[in-house]
Amino acid sequence: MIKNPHFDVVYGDAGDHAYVDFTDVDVRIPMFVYLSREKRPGYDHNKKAGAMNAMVRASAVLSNGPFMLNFDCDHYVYNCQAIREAMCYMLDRGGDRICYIQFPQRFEGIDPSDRYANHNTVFFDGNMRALDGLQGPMYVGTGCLFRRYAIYGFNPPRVTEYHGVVGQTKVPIDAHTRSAGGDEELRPLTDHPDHEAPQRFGKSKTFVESIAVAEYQGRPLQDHPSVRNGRPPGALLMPRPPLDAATVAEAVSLISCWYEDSTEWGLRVGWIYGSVTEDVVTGYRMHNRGWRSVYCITKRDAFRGTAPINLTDRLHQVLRWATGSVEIFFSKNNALCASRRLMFLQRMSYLNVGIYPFTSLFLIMYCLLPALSLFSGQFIVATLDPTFLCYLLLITTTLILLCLLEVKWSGIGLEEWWRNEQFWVIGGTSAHLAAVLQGLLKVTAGIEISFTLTAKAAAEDDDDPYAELYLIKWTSLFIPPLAIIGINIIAMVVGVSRCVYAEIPQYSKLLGGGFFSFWVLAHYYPFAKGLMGRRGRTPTLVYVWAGLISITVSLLWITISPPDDRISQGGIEV
Ligand SMILES: O=c1ccn([C@@H]2O[C@H](COP(=O)(O)OP(=O)(O)O[C@H]3O[C@H](CO)[C@@H](O)[C@H](O)[C@H]3O)[C@@H](O)[C@H]2O)c(=O)[nH]1
Ligand SMILES: [Mn+2]
Repeated sequence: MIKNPHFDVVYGDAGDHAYVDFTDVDVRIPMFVYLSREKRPGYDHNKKAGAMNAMVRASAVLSNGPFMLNFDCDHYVYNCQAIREAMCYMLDRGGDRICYIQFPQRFEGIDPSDRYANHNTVFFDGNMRALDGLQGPMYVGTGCLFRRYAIYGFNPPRVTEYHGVVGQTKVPIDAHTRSAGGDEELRPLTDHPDHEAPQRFGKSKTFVESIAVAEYQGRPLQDHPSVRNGRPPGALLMPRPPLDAATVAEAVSLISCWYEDSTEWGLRVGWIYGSVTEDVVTGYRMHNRGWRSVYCITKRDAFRGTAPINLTDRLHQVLRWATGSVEIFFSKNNALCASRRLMFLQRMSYLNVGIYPFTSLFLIMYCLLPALSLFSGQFIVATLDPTFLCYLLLITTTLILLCLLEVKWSGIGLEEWWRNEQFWVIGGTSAHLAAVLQGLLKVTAGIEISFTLTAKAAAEDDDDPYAELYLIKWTSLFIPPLAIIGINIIAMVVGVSRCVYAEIPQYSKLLGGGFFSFWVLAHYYPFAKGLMGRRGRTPTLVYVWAGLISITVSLLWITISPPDDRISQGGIEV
């Protein structure tokens, strides 16, 4: 429907049904345009980022809305008032420096116990909320309202720079008061020499002309002296001229596959190419220029989407995110190279985004350490002396305090928190590890990683809406967690038998090692449950793997410390 809605409000008819009365309802239908960018062999379509950029350009000539809402194909609007709430931030005082308003991702169709932490509550109600106080949350790909002008790679009208080791000195910089000869990027848009446009935005004149309009219309309302870089009210109420054939033809040329050739689309303009987590990178670039963002949690969920609820798809999703993070770590988007416009803690947080998959290496060691101590009969430390116990107490208290903070402050339940912890360990020892390996492959050998779409829920089963949950598709991502579970179980058996058959049973050592081993296993409970499938339908594959791993480990253990050795020495020494 490439037709602008009528300018005047059009009210509906009473109709002949008692309940459906449209007399008070504005029945105008907004302009609706379906777009599909051109894909052609020989041209990299750049996945989602490419699709978004085509859409941004075409919409600039079709409607040129100063604000844009972006969704994934698996999300939809759940609260029609949400956009209005976001607009309040954009149009109010301080709105001139806001690049986007991010809403939390909420999901539907997830099993009630949320076995694989699909709701991601610690992230969406804890971390993102905290980031809101550090100049803004990250962009997470969907449910986000953008200022069109910020997408184009321009700088905000004013920024704050943080100088000093921990960014303790604030330096405000106002683009309008600076001389044109200053920072090239900071010059106001009107100063931008036009000849630059083809290299930057491509050859479309109509598109380049639309930029200044979008910038002006997107400014906050100048209804109070404290509003900076505002505009008088009414700029958005101007009737739009109807679209003619020439404009539509222009839009079509803007979504052709060659349009971006030798332009800066995907490099500095629009959604950034070359990462499987283009969302984080795109948001980071904006923050790096000094834009701020806002996290908007509405009472009624703003938008909702679906998520993969079976173990395999979930792990693959986490794998893709972690791979994106590793890519960020090895790219110029690493927060170590961030500009001074990032706050110190914000930089730390972006640094964490790039680093977290690497924690898998340590996590795996931690998961194997208790088993090692049970196998060897040596506890993690030589003796349970007060120093060790003090350390243990300190770490445990920190952990509990962190948990309390997250639970109390973000309002999530203890159970949800525990699910998140469990999935962190499961994902950490499988997907994160694979991501680190994949990322290293890409950096060192240049082997590319493909963007596999997150599997969407299959047709619903009438008997069981969560039938998806029990689906098991074998993936090599299962190997490390299976190995850790197997090794820990065997270690427990070995530890107990060693203690029982020993002349002088050392229960404290057993208790120490056993406790930590159990702690590790508790984290893997959802994983194990997932592998069991529906009750009574355990796939044979699981038994085969479990058997294989236990035999290997037993053999390994026998070679390292023969059993007769153990009996004669009373299980104290190896
Ligand atoms: O060639 C492509 C591939 C993807 N998409 C879109 O990108 C989204 C990708 O997300 P999905 O497969 O649903 O993966 P999720 O893991 O659910 O997505 C999260 O993580 C992605 C980054 O890995 C972000 O792009 C998403 O916005 C964010 O919701 C899809 O919904 C599509 O709308 C395209 O338009 N074209
Ligand atoms: Mn999705």
